[in-house]
Amino acid sequence: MLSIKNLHATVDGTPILKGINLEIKPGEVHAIMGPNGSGKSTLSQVLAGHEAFEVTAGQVLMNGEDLLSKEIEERARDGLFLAFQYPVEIPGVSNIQFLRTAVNSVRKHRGEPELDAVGFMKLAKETAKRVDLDISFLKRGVNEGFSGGEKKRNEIMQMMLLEPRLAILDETDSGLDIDALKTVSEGVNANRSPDRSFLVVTHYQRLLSYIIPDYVHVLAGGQIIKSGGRDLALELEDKGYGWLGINEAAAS
Ligand SMILES: Nc1ncnc2c1ncn2[C@@H]1O[C@H](COP(=O)(O)OP(=O)(O)OP(=O)(O)O)[C@@H](O)[C@H]1O
Repeated sequence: MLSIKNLHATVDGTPILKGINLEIKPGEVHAIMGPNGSGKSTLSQVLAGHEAFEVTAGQVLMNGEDLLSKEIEERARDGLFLAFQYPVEIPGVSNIQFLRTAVNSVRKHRGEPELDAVGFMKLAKETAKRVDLDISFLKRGVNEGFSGGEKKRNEIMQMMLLEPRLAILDETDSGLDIDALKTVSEGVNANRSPDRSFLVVTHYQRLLSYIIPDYVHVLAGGQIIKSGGRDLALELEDKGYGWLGINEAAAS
């Protein structure tokens, strides 16, 4: 599904990613943990194609194709989805309009029939219900005035509608209350399938007790310095990052 080899990336000339290697097979859920500023969001953004980051070395294949040579839109159409750490507001564009355009663009690319306004509204209402989001949010501007938790639920609703091949969730648990955390996790779990993979960036083991990962990786200083099973997340919760030779101050 995703193969990252020796990925290096800079922002404004400063190296952030310093040789990332990661293989994600279809159906797998990988969690990335690590201290603040270690490069987790940068990795998510580089995969999604954010132009602020320059890839200086390495290769990323998604479904066997060179991901890095593709435009952002192409990556999304090919099934890459990024749920942002800080979802952006798009005032003036209604959520439903935005979602329908995005979903139909993906459907068209896959050779599937586009959904008309009525059909899409029905689907969107059902999906909103699954993430406990009132249907009034469909009519509002994208994320406009949404609370932190509502934005995250909205991101998961988008993901469910877009049916990606690879979903990257960048700190989707931050700002969620306990009920929202469960709802969002259930949404993710309901979307797990043998041909869909997830890369879940989180600071907290708590999320990973709901979304059980196949692998957990520690990203520090722009490199994956340790990988393990879900027990690694428990160990990190217990011991912090110091035992891995990472400066505790940087991990706070
Ligand atoms: N646009 C940017 N301009 C300058 N520096 C940046 C930019 N984006 C990221 N960085 C720097 O890159 C480093 C890695 O940031 P990144 O957001 O990837 O870390 P993170 O591991 O996701 O951190 P956190 O856990 O705090 O969210 C940080 O030192 C950050 O300041």
